Amino acid sequence: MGQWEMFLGPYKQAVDELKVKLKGMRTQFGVANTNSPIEFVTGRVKPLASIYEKALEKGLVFQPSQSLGEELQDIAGLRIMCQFVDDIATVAELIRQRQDMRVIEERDYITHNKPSGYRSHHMLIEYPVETIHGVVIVYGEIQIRTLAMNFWASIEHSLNYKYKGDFPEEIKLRLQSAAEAAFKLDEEMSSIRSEIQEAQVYFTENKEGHNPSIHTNKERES
Ligand SMILES: Nc1nc2c(ncn2[C@@H]2O[C@H](COP(=O)(O)OP(=O)(O)OP(=O)(O)O)[C@@H](O)[C@H]2O)c(=O)[nH]1
Ligand SMILES: Nc1ncnc2c1ncn2[C@@H]1O[C@H](COP(=O)(O)OP(=O)(O)OP(=O)(O)O)[C@@H](O)[C@H]1O
Repeated sequence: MGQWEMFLGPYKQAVDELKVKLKGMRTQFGVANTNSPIEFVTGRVKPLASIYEKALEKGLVFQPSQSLGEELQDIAGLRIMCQFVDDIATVAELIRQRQDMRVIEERDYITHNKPSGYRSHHMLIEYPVETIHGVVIVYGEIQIRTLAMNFWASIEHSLNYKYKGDFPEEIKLRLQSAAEAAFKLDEEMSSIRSEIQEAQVYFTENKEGHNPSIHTNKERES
């Protein structure tokens, strides 16, 4: 097995396990018949090319080593998407309460968005991975954001590939204004949150046939 493969093994395991655990939270809300604050979860191990670029940027030696794992704290990355801004605090609190990971740092880029317009809540965690050589503690980064924040960040991220972070002024301004529009959308949705959630419960119950008080016209006629 290559050195990189060995080094990245625990990170891959951490991402796989955390995806199952965080998706499990969503399922549990479903079983409890409560609106889930989690819409969906994604995760990735930082691609080697991206580790290389980041190491270069930070003046680190590009070698699979403990110090590289300590300096690049997003090698294991999870992302949780929520419907509403308020759900982000709910999810962050659920993560703080967990016994299987330790939150070591939080960054609130929602109240204090980045100059680019970027918004998300970041949690840096320590996560123990059980391996055949014993426990390995890895760092992981959990990004929590709304669907609108995620839409903006994915578009901006793909434009970054084109411009390598050096956006023309016009594009930079448009992106900042799009970020504000996305946040306005979040605020508008929050203001009709109870309406939306009632409709979602109604839809789910009907779809699953759980609500005995709802009948089709055909049933009523017969
Ligand atoms: N699309 C997008 N993503 C961002 C932006 N800023 C931060 N992120 C995401 O958040 C991660 C970590 O950002 P930070 O908390 O700023 O971490 P950092 O180490 O200070 O910054 P980086 O060196 O950019 O990773 C990045 O790797 C991205 O995934 C942004 O302006 N646009
Ligand atoms: N915490 C995360 N959870 C899930 N996906 C992520 C996370 N962080 C980044 N990604 C996604 O993984 C892909 C590649 O990651 P990469 O590390 O190159 O992105 P990045 O973290 O935004 O970059 P950078 O190293 O410049 O900060 C991108 O599509 C990115 O959106």
